[in-house]
Amino acid sequence: MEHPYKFSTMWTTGSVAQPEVFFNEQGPQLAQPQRLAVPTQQFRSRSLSFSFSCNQPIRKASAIKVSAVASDADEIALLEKMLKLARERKEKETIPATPTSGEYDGKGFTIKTFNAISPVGLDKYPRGKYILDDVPPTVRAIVRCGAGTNNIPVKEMTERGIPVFNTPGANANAVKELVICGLLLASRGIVEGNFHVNNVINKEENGDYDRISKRIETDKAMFGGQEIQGKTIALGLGMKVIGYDPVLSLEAALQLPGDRMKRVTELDELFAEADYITVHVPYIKGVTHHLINSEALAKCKPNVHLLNFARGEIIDGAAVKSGYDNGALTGKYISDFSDPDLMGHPQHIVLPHLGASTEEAEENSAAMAAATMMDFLETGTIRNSVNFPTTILAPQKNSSGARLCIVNRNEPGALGEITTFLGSKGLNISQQINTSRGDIAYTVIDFTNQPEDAEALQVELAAACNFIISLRFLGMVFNDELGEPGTYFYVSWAQ
Ligand SMILES: NC(=O)C1=CN([C@@H]2O[C@H](COP(=O)(O)OP(=O)(O)OC[C@H]3O[C@@H](n4cnc5c(N)ncnc54)[C@H](O)[C@@H]3O)[C@@H](O)[C@H]2O)C=CC1
Ligand SMILES: O=C(O)C(=O)COP(=O)(O)O
Repeated sequence: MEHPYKFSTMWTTGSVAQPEVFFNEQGPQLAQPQRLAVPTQQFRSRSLSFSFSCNQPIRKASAIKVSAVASDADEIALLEKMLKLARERKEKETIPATPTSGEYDGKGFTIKTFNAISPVGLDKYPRGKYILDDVPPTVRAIVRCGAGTNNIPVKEMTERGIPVFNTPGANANAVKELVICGLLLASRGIVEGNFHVNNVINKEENGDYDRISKRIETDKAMFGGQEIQGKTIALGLGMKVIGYDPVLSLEAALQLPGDRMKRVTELDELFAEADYITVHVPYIKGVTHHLINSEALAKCKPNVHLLNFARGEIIDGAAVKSGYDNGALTGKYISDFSDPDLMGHPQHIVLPHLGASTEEAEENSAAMAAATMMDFLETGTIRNSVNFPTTILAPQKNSSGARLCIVNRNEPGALGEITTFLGSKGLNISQQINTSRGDIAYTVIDFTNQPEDAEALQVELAAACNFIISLRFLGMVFNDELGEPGTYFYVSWAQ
């Protein structure tokens, strides 16, 4: 059954009047095609924000309706599920033939894609009728309803000064449950036994109940397994838990039952000792890509079971397959990501991408995403961002409510130049916070007095400080007068 909260993953932009767009495996079908002007960049542009789900395939035969969410936005942009899957598709012959291409002078749509979607998909859009474009310049913030942000071009967004948020921990409990299930799927012949009963015994015994029950009993010997060592799942099961996380945050570290688990600083130590290895790291090209490869596998116990509910590319499937085929590895590989090299392999149990597919996880993620985005839009607060520094400036009593949020390149002396300029305009700073992360610095400044012309102030400030990427003036933020969020949103690169 299709989960009610799932979205899909391509996105489309257009004016408010744009009709609904439906996507399914065959691509978009337009309800009432009409031409869409790509909005020209405006000084005053409303903030657009998106929330979206993962990089998984649209379930077969599921047509997903995408419609406008904001009634008065300049442009509508929705991101759907599943971008990179198309790239992974090797069976081109199963893909329906490319529809007509060529000139189209009727009304059209602009299709925005986030990551490198395969040309197999992009070629489906008749040129002229569709304009293929990247993230629109009106986007001001992105939130991922989930943990992994590998389907968002984070680096590019950082360069544009756009914060990308996620919802860490909101779906972790759901993943944990599936991992526990994975431990048992690895150690006991559950899936194989069920397959055998349904597809072998029931057929061979021709529906004869007595014979079927006897066969179930005798054939069970084929599916014996081992108990998970220890008496109490993972720590709860009494397993000895070994953790490796070279960049563990203090906050996360404090939540760990440190006395009950062993933390190692070298992966090799974990490889040598573990009977089950479960990966829960973000997928980062060049960092966690093939974290478990042939060298790592050579250091593991031959009967090690691998659990991957993080991202498929973290484990090198070809290396695992070779270990299975040459007998060096006798364990199983359980995952909610399919692997091109292991498809159909008897030691690979692959589930749909179900790790976070519980009602609780999806509701938690959606609620956290909405709160995070509202906080950012209304107060400039940054929390749960994967590219911006955490920045929270609490309101002051008797504040004038005038707040300026500045994103700039992290250069020496930048803050001094900003405050000097503001002083020269007669603005008195009541409080401020300045944070940085990598190449990005973020400053939130509250004034005791309201600037006369917030718009002009931004233009002049940006002109005076060329390291500024974007500026946003928030009105009476703490007095229930939000003004128009995003009204004064100045983006230097779009001028
Ligand atoms: N199967 C599913 O439905 C789900 C999959 N995921 C995937 O699992 C990943 C982890 O999710 P969470 O545990 O919730 O995220 P998290 O952010 O709570 O934890 C990730 C941990 O990985 C650590 N880390 C970062 N780089 C590392 C490296 N190079 N080596 C070792 N550790 C490293 C971090 O310090 C952090 O503690 C996500 O990025 C996502 O790709 C997450 C949720 C659901
Ligand atoms: O949170 C994540 O990273 C996930 O993989 C969950 O994916 P989903 O939101 O179920 O598409």
